[in-house]
Amino acid sequence: MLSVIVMSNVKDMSLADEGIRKINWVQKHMPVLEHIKKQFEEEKPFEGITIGSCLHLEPKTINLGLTLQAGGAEVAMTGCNPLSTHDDATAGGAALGLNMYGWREETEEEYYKTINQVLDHKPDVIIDDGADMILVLHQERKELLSKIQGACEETTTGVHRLQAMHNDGALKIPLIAVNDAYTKYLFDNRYGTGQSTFDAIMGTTNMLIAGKNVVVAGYGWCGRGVASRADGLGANVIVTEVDPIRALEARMDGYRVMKISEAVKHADLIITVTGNINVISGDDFKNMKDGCMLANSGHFNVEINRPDLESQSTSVSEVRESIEEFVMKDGRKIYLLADGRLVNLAAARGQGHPAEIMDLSFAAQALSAKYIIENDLEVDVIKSPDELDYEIAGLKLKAMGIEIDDLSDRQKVYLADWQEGT
Ligand SMILES: NC(=O)c1ccc[n+]([C@@H]2O[C@H](COP(=O)([O-])OP(=O)(O)OC[C@H]3O[C@@H](n4cnc5c(N)ncnc54)[C@H](O)[C@@H]3O)[C@@H](O)[C@H]2O)c1
Ligand SMILES: N[C@@H](CCSC[C@H]1O[C@@H](n2cnc3c(=O)[nH]cnc32)[C@H](O)[C@@H]1O)C(=O)O
Repeated sequence: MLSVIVMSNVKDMSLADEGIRKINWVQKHMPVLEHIKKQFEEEKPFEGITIGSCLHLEPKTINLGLTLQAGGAEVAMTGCNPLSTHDDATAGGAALGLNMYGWREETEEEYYKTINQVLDHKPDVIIDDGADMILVLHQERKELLSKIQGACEETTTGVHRLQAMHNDGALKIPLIAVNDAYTKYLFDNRYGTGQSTFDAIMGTTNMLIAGKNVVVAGYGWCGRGVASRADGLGANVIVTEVDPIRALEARMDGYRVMKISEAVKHADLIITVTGNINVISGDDFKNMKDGCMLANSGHFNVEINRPDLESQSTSVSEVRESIEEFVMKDGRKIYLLADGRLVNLAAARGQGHPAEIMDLSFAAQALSAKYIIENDLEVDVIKSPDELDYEIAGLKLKAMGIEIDDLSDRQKVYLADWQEGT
């Protein structure tokens, strides 16, 4: 085991060898990031630069940290969810020279303490997931703002929060919305969330999906992935939406669409993926069938209103790892997975997205961080540049052994022309 002295605050360094084994495994399935790592080793774009991150800490994320380190960066990492950290991966990362902070099942106080410990490294670039670190930076650590060259945001809700902050004139640093890269949301949000949500739900419950009524709340990029995987597993899928266009799309994709107040009556399993608050609340719990399972794969733990559920129940107990049973006043039992936090990462069995998917998302993060260092960006919320997207997609296709056609000169002329008709 390589031993490097770093600042770290992890659960148990004796887990480092197991963590490194898992990091080695995902590296084999992240060819684009490995390619970028080699480029970074040669070019050293981050020499003298410190990068602080607030991302789900598991082996694939450590591999992003190692990629940035290969480019010469000092890297400090903490988790973006109190339940999603893998303690073997953080020990492995620390043994490999990354400054790691955080452990699974942090209290809220510990969660913010470890964010501050990363900020103590005085980063030049921040990579955030959900915007918690960027908020702490702006509210409590303003003295660090002038050193920051820019930040990257990983997820939809984080981008929404930061756009709202910018609209209020409160954002003080350039922000690349990595979530909005094609190679991120079209794959991570859709295929990643689709697969990893069911991976976690099935691993946690040992339940069959075929023949069940599965309600998917929200038909955005994540919802599409979750609905299509539920369909593939043989479920009867019901979609709920607030956006008429997306509701129409869900209907024409073959799913039943109805209000949540009606959908809860049919549901065996409900999965929220909206990024919104109180998507399931109040009377919704009264109308659920006995045995209904609730899981969230969207943002934070507010999509399912847990206090409302608690107030209608007579007892709550953990009946299996990451499954709480709420006994309702009329005797029905309702099950909440992973405390209503995003189930694919916060359930004890949650492994997050597949490595091949995070390969794309983290390639977008690594190249966006380099873009920040190489460009003098203005304070704004910026979509990650298209040329990075095309570079990543090209590298992924190459790694998959897939070739595509090039436009001929005649085709280029034709596409640029307005005079050629029938
Ligand atoms: N679990 C994961 O690993 C993972 C991955 C990516 C994104 N996310 C998170 O998942 C959430 C969804 O992301 P997305 O990219 O699909 O966003 P999106 O904006 O594409 O889709 C969200 C959809 O939810 C709908 N919606 C909002 N309020 C609703 C309500 N009350 N009832 C029903 N539908 C409602 C919106 O109309 C929209 O169509 C975000 O919070 C995002 O940060 C999680
Ligand atoms: N911090 C918030 C934000 C939502 S996380 C959603 C993001 O997690 C990311 N994600 C999903 N799976 C993995 C993984 O395995 N490793 C690291 N990040 C992941 C994914 O890119 C997505 O945009 C919260 O915990 O509720």
